[in-house]
Amino acid sequence: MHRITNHKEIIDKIYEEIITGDNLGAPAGYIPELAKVDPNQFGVYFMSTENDTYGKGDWQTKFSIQSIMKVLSLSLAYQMLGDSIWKRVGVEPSGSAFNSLVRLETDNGIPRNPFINGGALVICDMLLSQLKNPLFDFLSFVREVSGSDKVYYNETVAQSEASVGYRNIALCNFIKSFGNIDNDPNEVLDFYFHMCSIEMDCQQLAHSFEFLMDGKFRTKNGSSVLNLSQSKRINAIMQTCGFYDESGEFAFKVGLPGKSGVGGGIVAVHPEKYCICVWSPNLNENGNSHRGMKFLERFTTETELSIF
Ligand SMILES: NC(=O)CC[C@H](N)C(=O)O
Repeated sequence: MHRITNHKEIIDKIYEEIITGDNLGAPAGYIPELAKVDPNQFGVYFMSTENDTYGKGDWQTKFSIQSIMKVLSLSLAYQMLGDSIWKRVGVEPSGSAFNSLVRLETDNGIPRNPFINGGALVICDMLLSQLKNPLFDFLSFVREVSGSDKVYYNETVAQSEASVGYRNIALCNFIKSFGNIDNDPNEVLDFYFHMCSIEMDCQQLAHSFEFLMDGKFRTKNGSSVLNLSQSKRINAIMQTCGFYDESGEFAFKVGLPGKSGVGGGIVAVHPEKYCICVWSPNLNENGNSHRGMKFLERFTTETELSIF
């Protein structure tokens, strides 16, 4: 197996190039709390199945993981409910923005995939019906997979998003009108906004994707999170839908399954090899981190390690 031995040099080199270059885009402006984040922060954390780890820049600064949580919520729903979840959410790229409503009407309220907001709201609804104490139980799951107890919701960010959450409110109610939301939409939305508000640093976030990188991963209590076929499927959905309308571009330029969030974080996984988290708050027009995308493109080019 091709092992990266010079990852530190490669990360140092690309990091310097990118931090001294342009910083185009802007932090997510539609969530007031996120618009306040210093856009010059830039962190990277790398970990491999060989236990090589390396952090660079602001890798220990916590940020809002936003949509990256959708991978974790999907994984928990998949663990609890198995393949029945695919009756209520599809696995096709949507070809539209993450918060788009357009296809839902013709698709009868079945969101195209679990990573667009509509699909993530349906997954939240499933979890709300399954978990005894949804907020507490979901956070426990995130702590378990990340191996860190120091993971929290950010109440201010959750309230900030709720105060301007018109689109998500519309999406949730629209899906409910088709019968694909069981619970009270207000409860589903409150859960969703809290999940998006979770804060982690690059290291915690990379570790929380370890179960998708390493088939032998076990939590502290010795259990696996998903079986191999299930992890493979989550990676497949990340590959095709992880970057919304830029998923094709990400596959083309970076060539890894991954997931972005409007907090500026991106996690990418090379199954059985490595996992990398990058964070830089300025977003491009598709809502993906400008510097993060650039960094990963250069990283898979220099290391010659993409899945293709
Ligand atoms: N792409 C994202 O990270 C979007 C998450 C954000 N909380 C929203 O629902 O709009």
